[in-house]
Amino acid sequence: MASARQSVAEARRVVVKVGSSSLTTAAGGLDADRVDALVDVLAKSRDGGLREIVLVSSGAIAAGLSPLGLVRRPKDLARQQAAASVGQGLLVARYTASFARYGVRVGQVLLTSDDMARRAHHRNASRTLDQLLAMGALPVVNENDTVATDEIRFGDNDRLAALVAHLVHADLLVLLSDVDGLYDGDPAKPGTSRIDEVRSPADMAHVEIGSAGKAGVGTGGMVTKVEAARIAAAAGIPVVLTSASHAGDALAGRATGTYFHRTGRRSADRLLWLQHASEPRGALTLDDGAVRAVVEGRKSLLPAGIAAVEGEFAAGDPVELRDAAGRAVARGLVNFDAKEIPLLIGRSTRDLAKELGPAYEREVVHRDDLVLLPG
Ligand SMILES: Nc1ncnc2c1ncn2[C@@H]1O[C@H](COP(=O)(O)OP(=O)(O)O)[C@@H](O)[C@H]1O
Ligand SMILES: N[C@@H](CCC(=O)OP(=O)(O)O)C(=O)O
Repeated sequence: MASARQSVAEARRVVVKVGSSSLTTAAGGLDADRVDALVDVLAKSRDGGLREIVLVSSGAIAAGLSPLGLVRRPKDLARQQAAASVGQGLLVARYTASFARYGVRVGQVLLTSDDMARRAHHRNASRTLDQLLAMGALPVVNENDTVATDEIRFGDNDRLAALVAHLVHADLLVLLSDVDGLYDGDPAKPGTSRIDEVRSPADMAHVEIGSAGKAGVGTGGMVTKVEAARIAAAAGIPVVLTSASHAGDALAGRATGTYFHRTGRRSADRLLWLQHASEPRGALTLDDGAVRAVVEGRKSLLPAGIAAVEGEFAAGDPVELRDAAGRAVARGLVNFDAKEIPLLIGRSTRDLAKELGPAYEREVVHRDDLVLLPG
């Protein structure tokens, strides 16, 4: 344990995620004192810039509720987005003022799940974050709630934080909530205890996860935090899960909260999103030869190998690739709209190019945009 926590203390680039429940008052609205308390800890932890911090902060919707006369978090997307629009401005204004006490500039970065997948967006997001850090600024990231649709929404910031940690090559992910770690059962119930360390998913086999917190402003509850920890750990990034009030201890490497050991190594950048955080928008069924080419040969999927298509998707969306038995074998970003695929099914790219033009001489899913699913 000592060496794991030692590596926490020494982590140079850290992504810290804070949930709505840690930033709001019981009556609703932003709690300036709690924001300041968090900022105090983060500013000190930067150690004069020796440590780089990216903050993934929820709270936009919660912060927008009372200014819009809403007494609780709305269920419909449109009012959530309106609240996020009002609240995000207030949230970033609050962080800007609070970090200014330490002479630290903040930069707002709003991301959608699409930005994690599309090559150019991914590259730009990564470059902007790197540049902000290089210039000594502290990026404050949130989901771009106002443009995200129900289908492509992360909805919770836990998984977004795991993907951002991967994007910026973080040494550590710290997830802050209103509970001081992962418990073996819903901490609201008596007799449950905190788990100090998780070395592999097997260590969580006995864990019971209850509903989201009492504050009622968070979204994901523990389920999404555990999922985020699993994604980051599998991508080679250790995770500490604790409460905002223990953030200082956690960042200093003291034994608090739950420590998730890394379980895997860093993998190809964008594809982490495809595997863990995307909802496929449709499915392509492959013939046996295409399954072999994609799975064993690591080849691109060509039109000739497609047997069937379902779902409504646009070029660039994530789709599932299935074998003839309906088993999902891979996920990929598709290069055609769903309505174009029936024209292509079973045809060679050469024929298609001759008949429909050179734009059709391309893979349906390029191998660089493909991730295989565990069999
Ligand atoms: N096994 C568990 N261990 C820890 N917390 C749990 C567990 N099961 C349910 N929870 C609840 O999850 C809540 C945290 O989720 P949430 O309210 O979404 O937080 P945030 O806004 O910080 O993202 C805790 O307040 C806790 O009540
Ligand atoms: N983007 C949303 C985050 C949603 C949310 O509440 O997340 P969380 O509190 O982390 O469970 C917001 O800023 O309100």
